[in-house]
Amino acid sequence: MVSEHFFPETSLLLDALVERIAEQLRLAVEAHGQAVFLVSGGSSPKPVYERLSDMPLAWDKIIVVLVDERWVSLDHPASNAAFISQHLLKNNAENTRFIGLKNAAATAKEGQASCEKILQTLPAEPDVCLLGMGNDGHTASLFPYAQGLSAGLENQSPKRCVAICAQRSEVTGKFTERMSLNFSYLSKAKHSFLLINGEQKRQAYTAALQAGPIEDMPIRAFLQSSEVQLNVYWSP
Ligand SMILES: O=C(O)[C@H](O)[C@@H](O)[C@H](O)[C@H](O)COP(=O)(O)O
Repeated sequence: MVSEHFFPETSLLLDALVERIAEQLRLAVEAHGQAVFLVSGGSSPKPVYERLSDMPLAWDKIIVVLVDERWVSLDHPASNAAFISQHLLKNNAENTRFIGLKNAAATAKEGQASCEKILQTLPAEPDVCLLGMGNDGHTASLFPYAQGLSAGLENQSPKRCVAICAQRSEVTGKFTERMSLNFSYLSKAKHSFLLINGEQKRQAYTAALQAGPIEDMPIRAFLQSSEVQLNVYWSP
């Protein structure tokens, strides 16, 4: 199910989204002593993370987990782990436990097993998930028709991550290997948010709402799922 939260200005969206995410993390920690927060990379969530980092939450009881990662070193400009460290893991959130998806394996495919082992130590249902979306309808690293996509879209998988060879990357413009949480695990998040901005992404979102192959616009897996309550936040 989808609930739309469209705002005329980004500042209003950020006020609402940051408060909502903080509230859900707060409630999760109160309810079961910890909270698992799945975070996307890219660029749109930067102001959300900057504001969250200042929020007076029990960050020592929150586990921040990457939704996906480009298979690059941590000092590479495309690294999502570096992005999260730079914009979220600071201020009040500085010492938060963080689980990235990059390891020493030469390729994501070779690194999948050890990444999976770490992810399997997490609760079956993460508490909060913040997704982004590309103009092509990808989310996480579930890119249209990418190698690994069908495994990544499996509804009930015992696995939680998948190696993806993206057909192209909107960041580097080249073929990139990625590690991504799969739909099966992402869809178990208790509170899921999709953050999109601008006219192009709104058109892509509207197209994804139409019937069509999930492989063509993988965000459809979330939009069409009766299990996922997706809160869509959009501003111009
Ligand atoms: O690694 C990534 O790039 C993200 O996880 C990816 O899924 C992102 O959310 C979309 O590509 C949107 O990216 P922007 O927010 O930069 O538009």
